[in-house]
Amino acid sequence: MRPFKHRTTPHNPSVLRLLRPGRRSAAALAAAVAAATALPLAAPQITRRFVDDAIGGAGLRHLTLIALGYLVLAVAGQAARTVTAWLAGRLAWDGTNRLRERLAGHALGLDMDFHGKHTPGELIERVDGDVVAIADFVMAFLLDVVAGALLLAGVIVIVFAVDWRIGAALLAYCLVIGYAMARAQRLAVPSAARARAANATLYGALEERLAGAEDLRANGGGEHTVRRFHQISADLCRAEKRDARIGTMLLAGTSVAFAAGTAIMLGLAAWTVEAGTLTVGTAVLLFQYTLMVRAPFERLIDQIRRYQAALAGLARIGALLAERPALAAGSLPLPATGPLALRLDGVGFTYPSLSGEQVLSGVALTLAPGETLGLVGRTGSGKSTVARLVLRLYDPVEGTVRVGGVDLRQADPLSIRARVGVVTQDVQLFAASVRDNLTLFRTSPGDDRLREALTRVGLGDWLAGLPDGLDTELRGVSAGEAQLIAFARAFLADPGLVVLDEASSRLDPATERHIEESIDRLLAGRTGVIIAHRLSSLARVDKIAVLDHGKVVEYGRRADLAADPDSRFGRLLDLAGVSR
Ligand SMILES: Nc1ncnc2c1ncn2[C@@H]1O[C@H](COP(=O)(O)OP(=O)(O)OP(=O)(O)O)[C@@H](O)[C@H]1O
Repeated sequence: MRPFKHRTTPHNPSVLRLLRPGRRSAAALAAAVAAATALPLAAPQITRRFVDDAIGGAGLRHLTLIALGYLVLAVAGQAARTVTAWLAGRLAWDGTNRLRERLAGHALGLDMDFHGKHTPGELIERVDGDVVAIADFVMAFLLDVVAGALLLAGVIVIVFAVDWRIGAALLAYCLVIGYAMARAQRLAVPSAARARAANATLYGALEERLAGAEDLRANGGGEHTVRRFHQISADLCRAEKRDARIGTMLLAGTSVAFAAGTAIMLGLAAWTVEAGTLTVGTAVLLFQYTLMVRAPFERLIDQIRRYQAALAGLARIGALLAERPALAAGSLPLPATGPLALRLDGVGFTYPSLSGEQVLSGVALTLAPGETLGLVGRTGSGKSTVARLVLRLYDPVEGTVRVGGVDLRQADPLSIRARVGVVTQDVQLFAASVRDNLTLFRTSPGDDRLREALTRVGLGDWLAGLPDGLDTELRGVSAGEAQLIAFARAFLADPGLVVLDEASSRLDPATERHIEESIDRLLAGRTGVIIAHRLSSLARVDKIAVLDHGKVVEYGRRADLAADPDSRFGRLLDLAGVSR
């Protein structure tokens, strides 16, 4: 699987636009941040007053009042911080939810070429992991970076006002620390990016292995899979350890730097008290302000790593949003009602990942509205590929595919989805109600229509036996029932052309009969393409195309080919013991 290319700059404007808050929320947050900054700044003024008044011999009542004032200020400061955290959290999640929805919608709109290159797990990590990293950062940015920077500026201004020399020393000290931190950030940036990339790989691998757990187990691939998984986990562990080591080193470095800074400030304050220029209370005040500088700096250091993760996430999300479907959308609608004609002219195709190796070449097929075609051929001959082109999951590299007379390249994609239906053998069912599984989460056309569709595919009794009818959560469905549910979906969609990838596995005779009947009903009055795995089911089709290595090697009316003793189709029927 290929990692996402960083095609866009991290500050992709469309990503940031999605995160932008409303005006009122932004104003409320600004007020909360201002209060959360100003209130702690006032606290050392109260301690200075307390110390100076105590040394000056003030009464107990006076000192108690000052202490109470301090308490009120501390509580108000904490309340302001809590409100800021709440507002920042809400704002961050509103924005990131918008981003998540947009990403999920965008990813679903991308075509098969893209989904072939990226595992679902990788996309989950993008739509969830990266978005959470951004939410974390936005919240932390507002709380720690903005509030921290304001607090720092406030401390420096106040210390300047108390004594410009100490203010200048504090400013110089902050600049040195700031510069050192900016340098340290460069160290932390790539390690955090590597850790996130390793995480995405792990998610991708996990999702893929879990999805294929049954096959892996049945084929004894479990041990090998676990070994591979162990390697991927080890890569992640190494990347995370390195990232954590750098984080710890940075934190240790700042601790030492701050201890030195506090010592310098204490020395300066002691010297000014000695010299008689400042009171003891003011020295305490300076000491407290110096201590206050430490917290925002430490939080800033911590944020560098989150900032890094968010920046990497933003870059990857930007790259995902910049992915465009390779298939350009046309605007011509397919005929809105009735069966649709199908015509393939000189169709050649290669999968983008196959670097030019032809999978189909010179395929020409014609179906009048209402006719059905059986596609036969050995495994790998290109039957499913023809189906994918008819569904416009890919465009041919040569020739044209026309449905209802419209070249699919010029057709409106919504109209293709509405008018061309598919029933595959790999039926996707969701852990949701029967209703949602039939409508695929769209607005229901009404319970009566859903019941009718289920009855038409022979699932009427099955539905009657469900405890909550259409509201029952779908669980433990057999392969045959899953196939029939897929047919019911196709009935509801009412397409003019149906592509049917017949189930290759054997089903019990009763289910098979239901399926045969459903196919007959579904194809009545519709054009159909059947990828047949059992020749017996080709009795119903009008035409047959035999594919071999991507070429149509035999094509004609079923009756003519069956009657021809030398036809490949005739020989296939004989081999399978099916009467001609
Ligand atoms: N997504 C893909 N990417 C690259 N190559 C593919 C892809 N899907 C199929 N192929 C290749 O294209 C060729 C035709 O495959 P296709 O699935 O169309 O055959 P098929 O006749 O439907 O086979 P089966 O009966 O086994 O389903 C094969 O060589 C296959 O390996």
